[in-house]
Amino acid sequence: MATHGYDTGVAENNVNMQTAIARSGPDSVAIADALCGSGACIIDGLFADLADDLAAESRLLQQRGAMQAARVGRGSSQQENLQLRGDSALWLDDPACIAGRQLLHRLERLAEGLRESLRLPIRSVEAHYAHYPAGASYARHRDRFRDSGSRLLSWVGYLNPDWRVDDGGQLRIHFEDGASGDVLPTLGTSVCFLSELEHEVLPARLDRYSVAAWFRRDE
Ligand SMILES: O=C(O)CCC(=O)C(=O)O
Ligand SMILES: [Fe+2]
Repeated sequence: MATHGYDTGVAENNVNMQTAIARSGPDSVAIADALCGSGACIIDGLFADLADDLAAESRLLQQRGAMQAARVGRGSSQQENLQLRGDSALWLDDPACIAGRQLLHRLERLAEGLRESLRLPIRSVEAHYAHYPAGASYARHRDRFRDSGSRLLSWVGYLNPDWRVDDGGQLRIHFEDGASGDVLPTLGTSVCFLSELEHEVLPARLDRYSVAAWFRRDE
């Protein structure tokens, strides 16, 4: 049916439509409810009290050279591939990560709540700091590897004060219905989504810092 040049507010075809991602408070029941809709939600207030310390620690560790170029794939198929992903990372169980390990404990408590409220067999959490230099990106991908379903949920917390839309660096999540949603990597924002959803990191004008975590089941 023709729309005669006015905007009905309803897209006839969802392909490439941008959609707002659901928001949730930090408790696991609210997060589970929000995830049951589209499979992704922005979580308010989960790590506001730790955000400044995490932002400072990630920059310090990056300046000290503690982060390693991230890899694509697993085992023998792992390789550095700057075109696919340009970030460097440090796992939070490293003794150098003081604020990082506090966040890891908080995410482990959240995992217990989500195991109950989502009835998912979450067994463990792994998390790393990530640094994307200006211009770096991460091409469209899924966090659940083809040969293993061990990553159930992905979570990313952002560590960039005063970030603006024209600085770029959005996380773009692609939903099953063809719509997509963007998240700006602003300090204190965090997002959780099903690891099977495709997503990408758009290039940024500035250095971009984050913590990425995965809620896993046993392999
Ligand atoms: O930093 C982000 O927004 C997402 C990072 C990501 O997709 C990943 O590390 O797998
Ligand atoms: Fe990812």
